[in-house]
Amino acid sequence: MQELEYSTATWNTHELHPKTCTLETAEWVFTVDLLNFSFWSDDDTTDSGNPDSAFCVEYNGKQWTGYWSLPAAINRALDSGVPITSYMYWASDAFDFDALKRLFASSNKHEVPLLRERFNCLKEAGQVLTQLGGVDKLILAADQSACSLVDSLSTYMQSFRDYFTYKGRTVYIYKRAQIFVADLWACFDGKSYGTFKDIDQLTMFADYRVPQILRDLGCIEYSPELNEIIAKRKIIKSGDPKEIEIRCVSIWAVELILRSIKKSHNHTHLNAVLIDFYLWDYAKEVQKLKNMSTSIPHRTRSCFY
Ligand SMILES: Nc1nc2c(c(CN[C@H]3C=C[C@H](O)[C@@H]3O)cn2[C@@H]2O[C@H](COP(=O)(O)O)[C@@H](O)[C@H]2O)c(=O)[nH]1
Repeated sequence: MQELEYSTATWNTHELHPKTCTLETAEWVFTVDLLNFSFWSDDDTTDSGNPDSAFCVEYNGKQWTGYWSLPAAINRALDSGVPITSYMYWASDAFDFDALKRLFASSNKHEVPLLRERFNCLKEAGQVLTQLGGVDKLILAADQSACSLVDSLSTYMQSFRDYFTYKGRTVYIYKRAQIFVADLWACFDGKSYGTFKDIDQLTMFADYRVPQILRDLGCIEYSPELNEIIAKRKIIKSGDPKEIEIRCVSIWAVELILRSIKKSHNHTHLNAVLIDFYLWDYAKEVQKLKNMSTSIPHRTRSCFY
């Protein structure tokens, strides 16, 4: 496996990520992270991510699955002249459910999961951003504070309200709100729309891929009961205490990894965001390797929810 290292400069090197740093780029990042959830397929029983077992978008002569199907679908729409990153388009009558279905046209029989939820996210954001005046106004109003921007997103848009009640307490996870701020920071390399004085306050983004690799690496472990639930591929519903525990334990594990690295190395620029990006890319490398090799044991379990 190639040596993986991560810095903000790495973000733009991904083939599907924007290479310019303009307002349109910030709108692109917002659109991606508004829809950046749930790409796994129940048919993909070995979690291969292969184009024949999950929703897949063909773009630039390649088949993209998982998260990458999203930037591929957005870039494909933009190339064909559909203004899919424009909040004014989302708010217009021209943008209806069929328009989104066309945007997420699959190259196989698997449909993109939760299409109606994605449509609702875009419609809500279209209305809110029409009132606010656009993504740039939302970013600039945060006055270079990552935490303020996360707060604004969840205040203005229900789709970013990623918090739950756990044993009588409200647990704020804010995965997509934080990943939007982090993607802006990385994409703009800490400048322009990506300038955040408190970026180190962000946590890792509690999705379903990083907890999986943390478990694979032995950083977290599950109870025998939870192991059995996952081994049997039973669905853990959003908000279930088991899901909250997995997500929060993953957040804490990355914090402990960060503290440990900072104690043993003089990493001044390191934060939970960079560790998260590294772990996520590493998890996708491992997934790719497992697909290419029969000798590597399938230690990676199915996604947990
Ligand atoms: N914690 C965390 N979660 C992340 C990402 C990313 C993509 N980030 C890219 C941008 C810069 C980085 O270098 C990465 O290359 C997607 N996801 C989440 O994963 C899930 C999709 O997984 P799969 O079905 O296997 O593709 C889905 O919930 C999605 O929201 C991340 O970075 N961190």
